[in-house]
Amino acid sequence: MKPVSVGICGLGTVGSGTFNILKRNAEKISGRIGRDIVVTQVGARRDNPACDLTGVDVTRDIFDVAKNPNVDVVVELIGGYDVAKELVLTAIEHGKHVVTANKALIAVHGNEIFAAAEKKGVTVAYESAVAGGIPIIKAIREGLAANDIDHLSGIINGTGNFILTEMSQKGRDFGDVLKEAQELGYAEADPTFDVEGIDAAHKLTILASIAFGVPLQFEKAYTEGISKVTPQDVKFADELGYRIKHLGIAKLTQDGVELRVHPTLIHESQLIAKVDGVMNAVAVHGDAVGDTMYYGPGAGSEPTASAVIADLVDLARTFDADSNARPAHLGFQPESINNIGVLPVEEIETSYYLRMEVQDHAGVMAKLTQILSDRGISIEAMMQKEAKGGSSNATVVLLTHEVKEKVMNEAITEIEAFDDVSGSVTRIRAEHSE
Ligand SMILES: NC(=O)c1ccc[n+]([C@@H]2O[C@H](COP(=O)([O-])OP(=O)(O)OC[C@H]3O[C@@H](n4cnc5c(N)ncnc54)[C@H](O)[C@@H]3O)[C@@H](O)[C@H]2O)c1
Ligand SMILES: N[C@@H](CCO)C(=O)O
Ligand code: NA
Repeated sequence: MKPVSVGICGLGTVGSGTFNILKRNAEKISGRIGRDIVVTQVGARRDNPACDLTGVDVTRDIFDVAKNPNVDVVVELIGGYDVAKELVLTAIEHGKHVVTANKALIAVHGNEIFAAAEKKGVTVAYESAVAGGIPIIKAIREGLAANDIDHLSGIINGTGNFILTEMSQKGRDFGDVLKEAQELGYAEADPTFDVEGIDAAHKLTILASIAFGVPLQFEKAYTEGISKVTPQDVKFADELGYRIKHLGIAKLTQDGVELRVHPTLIHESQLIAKVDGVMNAVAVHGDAVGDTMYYGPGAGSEPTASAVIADLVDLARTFDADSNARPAHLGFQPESINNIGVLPVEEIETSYYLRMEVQDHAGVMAKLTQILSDRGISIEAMMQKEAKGGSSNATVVLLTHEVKEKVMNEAITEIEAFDDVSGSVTRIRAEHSE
């Protein structure tokens, strides 16, 4: 069979990994498909010393690749929104399939890009965009196709999990660990995307769409980063038997879709609490299958390239078939996607960890518990730490049962107005069941 001809745009961390694995494992890959996958052209601003480009047509203009009549599939690995969007739409216009690792592009412009691809009868594949090397798109879209999926949650940013793990296990400094994640090729070009949860929200948006059959609605996702998680909270959570993880949570409720990324306390007995370093994990619940969990490296050159090539293999296998032979872009046929809205964060229901500084005298605790019980908020655990050196201050840590966020907001406002509480209340959401 005729080889499938690939053009790679961007030869950085993921691009170089893709190029090198395609070369190294060429025989294994064609043995699986029954045809070769050949890199015909590379579009890169500069050569990458990690890649031997002998015999490959190299261009400095990535749009040459998108228009090259000898290229069947364009692999977009430049990142970013604008140029990447133009590149992908140009490739589609020229009748080419596209493989991309760009979750920002898919989460923000996916509805438009998929519509253009469907009109042209080509496919835009994006397995590498979510949870790196874990085949999570394939698992949900194909492996769980029988199910009514109602919730999923996961650690879906490798950089953030690497930072939290190194901070909590080795007491390392935030900035120092972030620098290492950048050197290892885990971080986004702008690492605030990792640290502030934007990257995880991009991925969660995509997962919620393919799991629930709803449109991509990134702009409505609630996003909170890890930069304000303090070593003190990590330690107190640990004493209560919890780990703090940066979790993406999506739920399909009767009132709408929950779509939120924030630091979350997870009981140490839960599997997801044990996912450390650059590893990612996604838990998905389906009505037929029950609870499932997918684990693997969430970032890095070859783990991500592994997923890029999985998409190339899928395309090569169905290359001569009608586009209906491939799964629908968002897992459901466009006419079966339900326009269900995203719930404001005030409407979500969850448990909370609260930490506050109080005057250590009689009646303070009674008042705090009264403020909570007035709103039907019950307390699961409570801890009081006396300040050292004879100060009259103490730190109080509370873990509550589930309550609506807007009710908790009112309780916190009242607690902060109470004279015996100094400063603001630190609040971290907690999950009991995930
Ligand atoms: N690094 C990871 O672990 C990882 C994992 C999953 C997804 N991704 C995604 O993969 C994509 C690439 O990430 P990366 O880590 O390889 O980034 P990178 O910065 O290492 O590589 C991007 C490359 O593209 C090149 N480039 C950018 N604009 C260009 C242009 N207009 N013309 C020619 N070359 C251009 C850059 O020079 C660079 O070499 C991003 O969308 C990222 O979000 C990365
Ligand atoms: N910067 C991303 C890359 C993988 O998508 C992460 O750290 O998870
Ligand atoms: Na993946």
